[in-house]
Amino acid sequence: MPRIRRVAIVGGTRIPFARSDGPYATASNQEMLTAAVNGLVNRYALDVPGVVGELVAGAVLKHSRDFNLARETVLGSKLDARTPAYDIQQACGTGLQAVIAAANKIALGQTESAIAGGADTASDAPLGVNDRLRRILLEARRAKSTGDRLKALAQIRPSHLIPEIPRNAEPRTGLSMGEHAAVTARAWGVEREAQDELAATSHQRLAAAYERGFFGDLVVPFHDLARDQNLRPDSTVEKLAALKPVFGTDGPDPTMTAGNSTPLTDGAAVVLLASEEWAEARGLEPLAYLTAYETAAVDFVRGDVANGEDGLLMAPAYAVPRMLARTGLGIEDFDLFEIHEAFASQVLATLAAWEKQGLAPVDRDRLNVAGSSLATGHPFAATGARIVATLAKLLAEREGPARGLISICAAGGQGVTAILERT
Ligand SMILES: CC(=O)SCCNC(=O)CCNC(=O)[C@H](O)C(C)(C)COP(=O)(O)OP(=O)(O)OC[C@H]1O[C@@H](n2cnc3c(N)ncnc32)[C@H](O)[C@@H]1OP(=O)(O)O
Repeated sequence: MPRIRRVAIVGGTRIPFARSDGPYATASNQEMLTAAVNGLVNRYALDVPGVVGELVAGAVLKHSRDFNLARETVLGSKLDARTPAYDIQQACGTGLQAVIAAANKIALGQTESAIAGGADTASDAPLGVNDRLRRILLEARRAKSTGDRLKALAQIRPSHLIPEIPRNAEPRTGLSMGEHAAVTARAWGVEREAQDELAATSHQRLAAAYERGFFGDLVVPFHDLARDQNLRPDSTVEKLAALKPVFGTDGPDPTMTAGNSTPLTDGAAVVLLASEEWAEARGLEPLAYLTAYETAAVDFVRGDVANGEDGLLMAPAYAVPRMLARTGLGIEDFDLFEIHEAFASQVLATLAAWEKQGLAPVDRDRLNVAGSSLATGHPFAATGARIVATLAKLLAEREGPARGLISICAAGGQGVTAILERT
């Protein structure tokens, strides 16, 4: 068996995230991912044949033309065209799962370096063709004569022309992510004030991080944007308290608003991972090391959803305790925490679930200290790479050894978590 090697996070880049149907409305996943990859290539001089082992990336909302988005991105980027690439998809966990897949190969000595991440655009979402129309068109394409082709096409009815628009909803329940989160919020008794406070803090901390130049080397401008468009430095609890509820409005006292939920977002983010030897040979000091990861899933269709245990976005409540048990670590062993903010209520329910399982409370001063998805926005597949790059740099800024925990919930009832360390 090969010796397991330490996997270094060398750096990350992303384009500023934009609200959907805004400045990136005409940009494709491929263009955005290419811009993020080129940001890394420029920064670390990666336009040298053989220097990058492979690109692992994904998108949740993907056109059929992007059947291998990662490989097409390589071919359109400054990377050597001989760089292999493949796609990966685990909903909002995609970016982190791409990092994990790349890390596994480096750890096993199967490659020396890799780029991992993702892109998503709700502006350029793929529209599906009605199933009946698709079958008729395929039948017409297979027809051997013009007569047969016309006969096939004659079956088309006006109702077949209605496109299938992707919904931000779970196929098995028909509920949107927000509606699912509202059920969980109610089950855990998560209050509106606490959600608005978390959202305001996210905006204030992201603004402060931009202000002190933290994102200077992490964010590369794209389409005239230099920072996340969703960021509202003036977000206060008072302003957020004035917004009307948008999810869970069919029950009493709904608490979730546009301000304490992530907006639909376009963007891309990538991370450069490598063996220690690779980094050292190039004089690059790793920001941090990826030392553990875990995934979990909940049965949000038949499980204990009403009591909150198996809520759609609650899988990290299982993944994190498992990861801690496996590594022999406790919450108190971490300097920083990064919990993806799909919704403020889901962060608060996750924290409550960890405590219910006997984990120590997370110190809020160590949580999402440079802001998170409520402020940056959340282009589904890009979020994991954004978080890895942010946490790695935050750890690198600290004096001495430091450890950080990442927790990401994903559609489909899944959770992807990881530990980064600086020694
Ligand atoms: C695993 C996962 O990650 S699951 C998560 C996946 N992501 C999602 O499901 C996305 C969920 N989000 C959504 O569907 C939409 O963004 C919604 C429904 C929440 C809101 O959509 P919209 O109504 O279009 O939001 P919009 O941006 O217009 O905001 C509504 C109002 O709130 C205001 N607002 C929003 N955020 C803030 C803020 N931080 N501070 C102050 N006001 C705010 C807006 O200015 C707007 O005010 P106006 O009506 O006076 O213009």
